[in-house]
Amino acid sequence: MNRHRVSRHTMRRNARRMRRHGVEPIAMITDDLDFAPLVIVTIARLIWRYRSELAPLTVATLTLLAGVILHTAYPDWWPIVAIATVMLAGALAFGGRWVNLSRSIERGYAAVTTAFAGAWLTAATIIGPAVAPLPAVLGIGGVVLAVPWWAHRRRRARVRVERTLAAWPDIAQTVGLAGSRVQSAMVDLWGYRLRLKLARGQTVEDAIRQMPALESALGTRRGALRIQPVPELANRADVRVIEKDPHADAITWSGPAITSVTQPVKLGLFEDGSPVRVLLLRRHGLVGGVAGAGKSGGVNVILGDLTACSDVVIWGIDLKRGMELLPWASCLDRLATTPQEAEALLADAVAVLDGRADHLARQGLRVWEPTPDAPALIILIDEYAELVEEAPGAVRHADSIARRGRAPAVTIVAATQRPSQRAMGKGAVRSQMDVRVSFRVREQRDVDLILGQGMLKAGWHAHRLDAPGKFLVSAPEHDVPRRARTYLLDDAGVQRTAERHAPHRPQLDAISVAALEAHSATHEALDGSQDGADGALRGSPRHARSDTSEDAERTLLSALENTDEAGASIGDLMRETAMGRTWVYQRLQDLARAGRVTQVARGRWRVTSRS
Ligand SMILES: Nc1ncnc2c1ncn2[C@@H]1O[C@H](COP(=O)(O)OP(=O)(O)OP(=O)(O)O)[C@@H](O)[C@H]1O
Repeated sequence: MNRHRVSRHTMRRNARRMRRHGVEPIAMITDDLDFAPLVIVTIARLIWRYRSELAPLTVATLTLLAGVILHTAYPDWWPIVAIATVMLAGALAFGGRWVNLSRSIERGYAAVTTAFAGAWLTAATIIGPAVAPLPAVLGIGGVVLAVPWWAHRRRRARVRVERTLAAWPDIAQTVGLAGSRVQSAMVDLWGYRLRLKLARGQTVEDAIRQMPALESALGTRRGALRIQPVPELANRADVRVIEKDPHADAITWSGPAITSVTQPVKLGLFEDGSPVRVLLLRRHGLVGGVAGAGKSGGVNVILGDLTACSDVVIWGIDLKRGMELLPWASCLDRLATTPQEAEALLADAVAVLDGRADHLARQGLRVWEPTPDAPALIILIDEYAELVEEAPGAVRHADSIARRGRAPAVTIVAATQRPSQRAMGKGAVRSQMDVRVSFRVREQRDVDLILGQGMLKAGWHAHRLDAPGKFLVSAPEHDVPRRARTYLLDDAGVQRTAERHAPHRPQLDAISVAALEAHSATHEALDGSQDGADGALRGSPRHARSDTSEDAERTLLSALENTDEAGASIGDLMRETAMGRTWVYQRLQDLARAGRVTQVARGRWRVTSRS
């Protein structure tokens, strides 16, 4: 006997050890009575663990017990039981919101269950719970009512969350986040979320790196986890488990959400159902992603909103013979489908930009405020890479617009499959893009190409997007990676929308038209051997001044980034930014102090090389 005797302390220690290794200890039933408490404890623990699943049985047992007591001791109380039942069921049906029953189906279920239990109890009080058919009614009714309870998704999620919370120390240990704690947990419509307090020295990036391991430890499906930083605190992370993909079905576009370009366009919905709103006014945009990932769909949604605005003129460039933008032709003020047209269109856009910049300078204004009489100009370029390949001359104009177009509200929205340096041309276009929308990309490194340096590491996993139309958006108002899906605007929808919006499209304003006329007059007066690109260059020295010091600063940085090993001279930088020597010199000193630029030789500068 003594050979089998294990001290309670040892047993507890063994059980703890087994649990740490993921093994739930099973009670070994022997003739040793000392094990009896362990069996009881284990059963009690199982009952506690599965209390949610066992709730229908608990309720049925309590109802039966109440029936026995009422029938034996207070058989005259049945009217009270009946009235209380009606009142309680009514209160749950109509006021269930107050006890966290947010959906009508849940309130209905609570009311029906209460009515059933109350009616049974009333009958049991009168005739006795053991008298037929009451036992059978309780059994069958209980099982029928238990089914929706067991199947209820949010209840199951809540249970899973509770178990996750209990198991978190082990899970954290396993996935390399030992010492982290769950601060709060919440069940929502699509799954649940946890706020993690990371252990000293752990970062959100550590948690993001462990995502696949965490998915496995939590027992979720692959790709169900989202981890986001909490902006205010570096040692917190929001972990979201998506059990039911809110984007599983396409979300139909329900019509334009805006009437002015000063309002943010509505691209689609985030996973929590909130709309994705992005302001395009005085911002350039880049839309990227592999073929078939939903870029054109995204562009359609943008056009659906923009064409409803009477204070923006839209020009389009589509070198795929107009395949994407032709359906919108009636709403576009201009559409270029050949390289020559594209180059001329962009040269004209530069002329408009210059004309507006001049006007702003004369009036002492800082920015162009769009109105129906003085609309913003947005140029949509579908497949930017083709423009670079087929109309290299046009890229210089695009560059110029990207650098100087914000203040005069002449901006570019470019879509491309892979915005590599080659595809985006040598210039500054990509670095000037303030709004980045990334649909699925094939390779991880493409994430940084579309969304910006370091974004992949920061958790912007566009390569994990798993259906067309799903995207990540980076913009001044969107600085955390949240999955979203664009609305779906099908071909018929595009046609209907274009027809509806076409009659209300605005014209370019008088200032822009005058600038265009002056541009084409100069162009014609010059030798025909000079092309449109030269025309734009001719206009530039007079207007090249960056419209704000902020713009000039961006231009300065991108010029420093795009220079070769030999660096850019002060003269180059003055020409690029159209700012004075003192300004350039002072900015370089500031940037050098911040460690962002280096002097590579006397008077020659470039950005500090990145490792
Ligand atoms: N938001 C969405 N919801 C559901 N399905 C979508 C959505 N966006 C796109 N799709 C589907 O994906 C298909 C491809 O989309 P789309 O043509 O926009 O891709 P793309 O990236 O522009 O491809 P390409 O570069 O070849 O034109 C569409 O035919 C459509 O059926």
